[in-house]
Amino acid sequence: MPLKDQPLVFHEWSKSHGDVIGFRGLGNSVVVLNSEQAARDLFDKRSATYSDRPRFPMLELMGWMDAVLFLPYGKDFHNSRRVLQQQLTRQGSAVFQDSQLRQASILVQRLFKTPERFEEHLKHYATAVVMEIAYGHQALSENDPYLQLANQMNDMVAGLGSSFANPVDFFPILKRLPSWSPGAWFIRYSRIQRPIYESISRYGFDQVRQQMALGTANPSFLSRHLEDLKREGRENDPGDLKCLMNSSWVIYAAGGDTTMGTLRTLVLALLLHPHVQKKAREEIDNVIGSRRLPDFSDRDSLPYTQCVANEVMRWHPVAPLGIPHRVMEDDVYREMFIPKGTTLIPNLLSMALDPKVYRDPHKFYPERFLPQPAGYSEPIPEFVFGFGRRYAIPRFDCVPVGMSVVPRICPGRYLAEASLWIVAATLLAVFDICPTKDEQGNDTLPTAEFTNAIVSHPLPFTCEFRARSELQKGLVST
Ligand code: HEM
Repeated sequence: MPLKDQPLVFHEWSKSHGDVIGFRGLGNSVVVLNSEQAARDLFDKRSATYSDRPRFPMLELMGWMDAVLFLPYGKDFHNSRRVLQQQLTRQGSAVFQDSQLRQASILVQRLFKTPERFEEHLKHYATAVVMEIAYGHQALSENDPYLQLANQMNDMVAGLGSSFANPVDFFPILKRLPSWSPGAWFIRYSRIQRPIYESISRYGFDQVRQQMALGTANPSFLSRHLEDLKREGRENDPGDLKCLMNSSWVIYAAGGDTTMGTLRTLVLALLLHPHVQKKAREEIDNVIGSRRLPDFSDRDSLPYTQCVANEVMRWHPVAPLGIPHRVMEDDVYREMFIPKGTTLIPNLLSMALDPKVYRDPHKFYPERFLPQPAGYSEPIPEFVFGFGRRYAIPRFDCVPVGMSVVPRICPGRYLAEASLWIVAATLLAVFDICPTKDEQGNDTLPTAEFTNAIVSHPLPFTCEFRARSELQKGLVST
């Protein structure tokens, strides 16, 4: 297994070895799926056997295994998923658009004041939106305790390094090494980080419960569920409370950094492709004019802007290797034997770069999604949100295991798409995103390079946000 640049290395290997690549060694079997077809054949069509998660020894050391992201298929997973899906359906997610719109306007205000700090402002947007959704907390100041915790969380994820490829992930026995052993950095790291993680995951939950007791809680994902529990007389059920604590925390843990990475990729893509900015801006000016900012009611009238958002997600999927699945039974696919317990990694980057699906796939070309003759009618890259058939989920305790199939596909996808769209439309309406200049006055353009982590961001870069006109400045004045 490569330890660096895994998505690209697997993609290269798939050119000579085919889209399904298997590895076996030391009792572990791993299969990398490099095409959407293979991933859909297994994760969607056979989701009853392919929806488990493998063990993540490094994350076990960190104490993260109660989060639905990593829970194995079973009762706790079913209950967490049900709780999440109740409020995050396409329709349910629309409730949160007010928060997304308000935060987009705050983002613009911040960019007017300190444009050079655009990365912090994007992070503020991404974190503030998921905090408000999960806990009803409106993060306004930079010293907000929720934002501080989010920063710690992001640093913790970045510190884990390469996607699921720490030495202990391959050799779980290494968990038993004494912390002072040479090379046992992961033990030392997890010892430091675990208590931080535990306090982060509790913080919002405790705050909302206290606020509810005082009658001061804002409506949120968590408060609505806690009210439901109260109505059902289960407000002190430890299992339900634990499930809610983990599910509300996971909105912020899974939604903050992914949204932030996607927004940074948006800015990078716009900076490197001024003609795309121009074309999208013309569309926005024609449909909306310059007397107001875009809102969600404009979404269907701005098809090119939607294509820009779709192309950002395809050009560099923010979670290039998704999250691995595990097969629960022996299986055979295309005459290949896949033993029970095999870990399957969906290589989303390889799917995005598949030349059979996307013409000239390295090119940032939003038109590709438009119908012909304006574009190529290429498919929207829904795979960036992972896989698993979509089912209504009944309460787990009413349904025997094996009779309900619960999806693993990202439950936050409608929220994420809405955040990306509103930020793209708002930035395009208000700013020209331009290169910074070097001392000789020449444009300095970054290269499109990304971090090698579970959630992959562009490497730090600089750019200028130039207000298009004073008129637009007035639209968001504080
Ligand atoms: C652009 C933003 C996002 C991307 C690209 C993304 C992508 C993904 C992917 C690839 C998976 C793995 C699915 C699988 O196992 O096949 C996933 C899972 C998940 N995502 Fe997202 N996500 C994004 C934003 C969000 C947001 C805003 C939330 C907030 C609710 C969220 C919550 C989750 C959760 C809870 C899971 C675990 C699902 C499970 O294991 O059953 N994500 N996401």
